[in-house]
Amino acid sequence: MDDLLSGLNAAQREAVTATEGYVRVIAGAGSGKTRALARRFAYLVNEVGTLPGNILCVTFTNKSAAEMRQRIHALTGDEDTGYICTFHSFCVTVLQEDSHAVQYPRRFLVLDNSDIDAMLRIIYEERGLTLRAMTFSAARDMIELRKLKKEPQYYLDLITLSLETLQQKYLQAEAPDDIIFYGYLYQQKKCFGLDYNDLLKFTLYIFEQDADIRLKWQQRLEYIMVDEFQDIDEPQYTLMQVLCGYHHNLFVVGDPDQTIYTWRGANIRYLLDFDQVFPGTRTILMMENYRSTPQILSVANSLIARNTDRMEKSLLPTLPDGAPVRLHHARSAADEAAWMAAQMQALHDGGTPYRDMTVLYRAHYLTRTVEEVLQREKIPYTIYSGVQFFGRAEIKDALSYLRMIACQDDLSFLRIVNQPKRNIGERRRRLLQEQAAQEGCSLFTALRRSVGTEAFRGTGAARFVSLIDAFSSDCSGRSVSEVLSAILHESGYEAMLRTEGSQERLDNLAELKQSVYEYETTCGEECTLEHYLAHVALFTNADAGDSSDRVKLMTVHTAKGLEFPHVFLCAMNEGLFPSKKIRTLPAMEEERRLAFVAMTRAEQGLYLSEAAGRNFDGTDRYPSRFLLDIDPGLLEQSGERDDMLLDNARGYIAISERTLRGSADTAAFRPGQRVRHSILGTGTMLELDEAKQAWLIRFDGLPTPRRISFRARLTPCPEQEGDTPS
Ligand SMILES: Nc1ncnc2c1ncn2[C@@H]1O[C@H](COP(=O)(O)OP(=O)(O)OP(=O)(O)O)[C@@H](O)[C@H]1O
Repeated sequence: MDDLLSGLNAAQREAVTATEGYVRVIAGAGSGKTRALARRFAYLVNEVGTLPGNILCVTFTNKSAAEMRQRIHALTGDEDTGYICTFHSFCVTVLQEDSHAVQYPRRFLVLDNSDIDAMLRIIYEERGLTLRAMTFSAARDMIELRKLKKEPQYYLDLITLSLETLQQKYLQAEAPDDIIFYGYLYQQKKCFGLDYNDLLKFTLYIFEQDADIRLKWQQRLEYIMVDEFQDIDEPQYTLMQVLCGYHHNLFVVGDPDQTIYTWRGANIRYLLDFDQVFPGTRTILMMENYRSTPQILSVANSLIARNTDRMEKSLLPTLPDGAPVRLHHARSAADEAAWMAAQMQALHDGGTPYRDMTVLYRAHYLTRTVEEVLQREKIPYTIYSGVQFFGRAEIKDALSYLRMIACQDDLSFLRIVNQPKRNIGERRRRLLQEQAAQEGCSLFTALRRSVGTEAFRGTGAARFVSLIDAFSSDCSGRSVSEVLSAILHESGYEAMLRTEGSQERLDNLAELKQSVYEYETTCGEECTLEHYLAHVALFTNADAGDSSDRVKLMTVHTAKGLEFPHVFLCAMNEGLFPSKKIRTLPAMEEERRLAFVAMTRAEQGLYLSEAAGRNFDGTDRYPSRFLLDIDPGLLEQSGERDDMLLDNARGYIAISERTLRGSADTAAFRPGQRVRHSILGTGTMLELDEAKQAWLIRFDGLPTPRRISFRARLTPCPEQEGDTPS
């Protein structure tokens, strides 16, 4: 027991040992909540004697789940690490066990964007839609919006309607939006495919409809812990509430200053109001920071103190003094990148490996100049992009082979049937599609029935069919990594890449095999082919490890929950960070929290930079308000500071803040309400125009209504008041 509690401070010990009831930990950045969570899990297993399979530990990303599993494995020595996963992965697990409750097979598919695109391609082709009408990415957004907001009950169509009825709905649809939406639902049902939204909806539906299944999971999960609770959204919250309904042991940990996903539905209130919803909640505060030097913490504290809608707290340093935080003002983006490269080179010369340096930025498009300079200076780097690795053609092909073995679905079939070339081109695929439609079977079955026919003479169809059949009947009992290596070899896929001389693609396949292997070893005995496939669809590039000595480049969102010895936070300019898309005060505060998350990733060195120059519209580029928020006494500044530019920047930021506050007031104004303008007098609010950031008001003393920018001062006035302009 001492081992488990050693190296923990008082608050962490309390978090570890308070096992019963509702517990909320409000933790600052770098205060060791991940450490506390892992120890708590181990404490439950080693000291309390809870079986790991009775604990659910929810993390924000698959990467943090994998890390948590490793930590816990090291602490407990137990092969079984219970349910350590994201909400989505947990839903996959529930559905693999209980999807029969909605008449779905255990072997349902988890769809990612490229699967959805493949379905869209079929729909567009069938119904003669063009990309000019709507791109795939716009169509995906439209579908998501419709599922989340406009038709939140859509999943009942998937669950209760027959395939034929769904097909009818699709064929009868006339408006492009409807064609795409119902076409997609039809395609989904056809292959029992579920996207991320469906995973939660289906799970919640099953729990709502089937009391026995609900109780089974409630009783199984004796202890539930949720990390990053500040970013939880409504369906996740509901799911968690349901799950803890029997044992009532719920432990949540979060940092209100690190909420960065409200744009995706996260709601900070779930953390702040937790004690009111769950009476008897014990709240533990963890504020001591073990990650960053006092210099870095002072800068981060100074920034976040500018947010008005926040719970006041400060990170307390525990580490000894380090180097000052640097801020560089560059004349251009190229100069800025050159400064960063020079700092990196100096660090490297001093013995710091490149892998200890990380460049963070608000949006991917900002990397171009940085990349150019790093390439010129021969500094090795790697970009973590979210889609880069798992979105690569060869990785998708390899996974499609695995999926063919497990599910023999049409999407995988179309992807690999002619990869490598088997002489089954467009024309033969069409034949198969017609036959499959007539006979109501899958494309693979259609091919199996056709191998002996004239149309498929001289093709590799027969070999392909027997390859897949052989693997399908013989894969249980073999590890996923073994199956993967064998199919890539026996299908001729790897040989094809070798003939093409695609060393990079072969390296990527090797990396995939390694990541499958790591997944298996951290997963215990559970890892069947279906299990792996259902979870891999949730992976992103951040989940593929990279141990080579390279500088890392990633967005701040990707860096959430991670820590790095040296952080370069670049492109800190108005319009970039904060992004020019920010229109409201709460959004600006979220943006500031994002900058706070970025800065608190740094352990020893924090390098901030910005570049003067011009925006796309020709206006001057100003330093970010977040840099001006920081007490200048805490920064060691370099480069050319242009005082006139700074003055202009301050003026610009003051106006912008006023506009944002005005837009905050919009919540208080309703159409029909009486308002007073300091110059134009009283009037009636007609309309709020968020896009133009303006109100439309009919003033009592003016003949026509006027648009007034949010930046103007407006006050509400009583209904009967009606004076003339002053
Ligand atoms: N009691 C402690 N004593 C010494 N070091 C600690 C202690 N607790 C945590 N640490 C170290 O502090 C660092 C931050 O811990 P951890 O990653 O658990 O923080 P976190 O709260 O999850 O951070 P964030 O919310 O910013 O992502 C880690 O390097 C960890 O090893």
